[in-house]
Amino acid sequence: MSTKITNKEQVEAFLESYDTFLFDCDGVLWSGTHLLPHVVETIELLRSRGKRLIFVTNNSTKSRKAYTGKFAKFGITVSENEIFGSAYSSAVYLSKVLNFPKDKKVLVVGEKGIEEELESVGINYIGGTDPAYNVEATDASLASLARDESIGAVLCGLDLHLNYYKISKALLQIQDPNCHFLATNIDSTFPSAGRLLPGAGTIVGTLITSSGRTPVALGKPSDEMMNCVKEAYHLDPSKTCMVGDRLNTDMKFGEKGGLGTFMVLTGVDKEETILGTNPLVTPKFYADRLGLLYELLQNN
Ligand SMILES: O=C(O)[C@H](O)[C@H](O)COP(=O)(O)O
Ligand SMILES: [Mg+2]
Repeated sequence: MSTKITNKEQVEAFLESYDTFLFDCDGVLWSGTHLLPHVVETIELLRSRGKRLIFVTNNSTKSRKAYTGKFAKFGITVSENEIFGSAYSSAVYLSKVLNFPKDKKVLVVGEKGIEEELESVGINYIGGTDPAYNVEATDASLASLARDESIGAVLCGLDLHLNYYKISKALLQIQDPNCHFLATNIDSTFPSAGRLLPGAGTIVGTLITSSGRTPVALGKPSDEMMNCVKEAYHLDPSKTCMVGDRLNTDMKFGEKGGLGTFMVLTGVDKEETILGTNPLVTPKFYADRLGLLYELLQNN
């Protein structure tokens, strides 16, 4: 059974239970460029109580560095090493797990976040935001496509500049079984300004359908990402809580990692999904929005 947090005593007991909070971003802190209510106050409250905060997002469009800028725009000070995104998780996987060779390149289907994190670990890449890949698909441009043997992996994430030419190039590469097929994350939708838009999973889906291959997915709820986060932050799972808006990524990630789970209803999944029959995951706690933690403590 999931406990809905609705009063001051429950907030105090909840905060007492954990000393580290892993925060999802889209749908929890903000929705696109719209900051959700009392997020700033809640983060300040947790910091004032000596809690450790780590921001674990599946959104690969921005690097850790770029995210410090997004937080700053909302008046929230967050350092780069408090952020762990799926773009970084993918870069770590390529460099540390696959030991990706220096003479090979990654073909990126995605945004600047992936490019910057690959640069941060010294991995060569092509594609991504390079205008040379934002080409109209004509008979001539498609005929010019050929497999490039210097490409050793295709890494796909949320690509806001998707086109047929880029997807065709990526498909030609992963038709070679020796070429790694990786995804930063496979979220089907992307919460933005209160609506659900196509997610990275929709983009990756075009390559899954056309290639018949399944990528290694490196965002939440993957073990690869949890192992990286646990190692990077020396987590004590019993004193750590995962805060998210999505059952099949955030809450699954927390549950698989042996962490506490707190879901907020400002993003992808709603109360009826949690309370319905056989929910995928039953969060330990939930609330209408993150800011309630602060608001309820203001009540006398
Ligand atoms: O499509 C995506 O990539 C996701 O919807 C999105 O980025 C999720 O980000 P998160 O909620 O993990 O911060
Ligand atoms: Mg989210």
